[in-house]
Amino acid sequence: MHDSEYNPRQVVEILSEALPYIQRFSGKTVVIKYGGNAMTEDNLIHSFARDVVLLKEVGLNPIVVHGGGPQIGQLLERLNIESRFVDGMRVTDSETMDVVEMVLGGLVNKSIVNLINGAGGKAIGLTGKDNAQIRARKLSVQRKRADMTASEIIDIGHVGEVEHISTDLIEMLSEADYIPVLAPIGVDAAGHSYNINADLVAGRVAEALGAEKLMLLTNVAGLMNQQGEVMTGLTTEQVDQLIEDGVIYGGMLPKIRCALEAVKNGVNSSVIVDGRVEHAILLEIFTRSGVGTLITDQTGTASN
Ligand SMILES: Nc1ncnc2c1ncn2[C@@H]1O[C@H](COP(=O)(O)OP(=O)(O)O)[C@@H](O)[C@H]1O
Ligand SMILES: CC(=O)N[C@@H](CCC(=O)OP(=O)(O)O)C(=O)O
Repeated sequence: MHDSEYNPRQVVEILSEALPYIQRFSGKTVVIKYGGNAMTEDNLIHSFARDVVLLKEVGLNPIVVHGGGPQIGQLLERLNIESRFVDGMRVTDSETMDVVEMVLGGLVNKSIVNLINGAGGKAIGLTGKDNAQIRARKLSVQRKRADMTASEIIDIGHVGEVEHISTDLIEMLSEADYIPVLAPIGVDAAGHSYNINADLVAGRVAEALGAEKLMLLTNVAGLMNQQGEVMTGLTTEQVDQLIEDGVIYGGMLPKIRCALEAVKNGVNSSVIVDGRVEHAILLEIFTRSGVGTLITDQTGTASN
């Protein structure tokens, strides 16, 4: 148990204030993407695990999809293999794919499972290969040539995009009180592995489950403009313009695209959340504050 700095009166008031949010989200599915960059500090990792367990205990269905880009990068560096990215996607040759599978499916997945279990939850770790639940195909990346005259297809190796998500195993576990923790590794019909950006997997899992909310935890306050201010309530057209202007780049590209896509495909809201804030998940679900970049189908009307 933790010693609380609040007096009992404050504790019950806070609990009582959470009631409408608990009622609103009860029985609803929330897909939480836990980015590798948000997994850095010990206190944050533990507050993440406690938040996930609390959601489950008060009747929500949290599903965790994790990344681990920096952790893959660290092992590649130790092995003297260079990391290269195109539009936020890791160029993945066969050797790199082995490392990706080991780090995501092994190290990172099991450490998150361990943390949630340590906080009193019942977490089960899976990759997209279990039950072939993340069916993938090779991602084809198109880019403008340097002279801007035409586009060319770039081969970035064993990088996949989601073809189909099977939800039966995730739903079965969730209904039986477990918390599924998914690593973003996909598989094709021939059994080949694919490295998939974790944001893309989280978005597609949220869509397939008809989730209430997609939460993308990262290491920034949200999607920022040129002045460093957090933007919210954006449309696809505005985002395309920001990409063209060079304001959105790197890892934020797949993140914002999948946040928009998920909402277009039936998820009630997507939010890019600052994972560096302690209890970011609870702040987002149970209070009016804590909103990073929120995207709903009625853009601009930001409220959780
Ligand atoms: N407009 C933007 N607003 C905020 N972050 C941005 C923007 N454009 C690019 N980024 C970059 O995107 C990063 C988040 O993506 P990424 O590193 O893939 O995080 P994660 O590991 O959490 O998925 C930020 O740390 C930042 O460097
Ligand atoms: C294709 C691709 O880029 N895959 C990612 C998968 C992990 C990931 O997405 O991790 P974060 O969420 O921590 O960035 C990678 O290899 O880094």
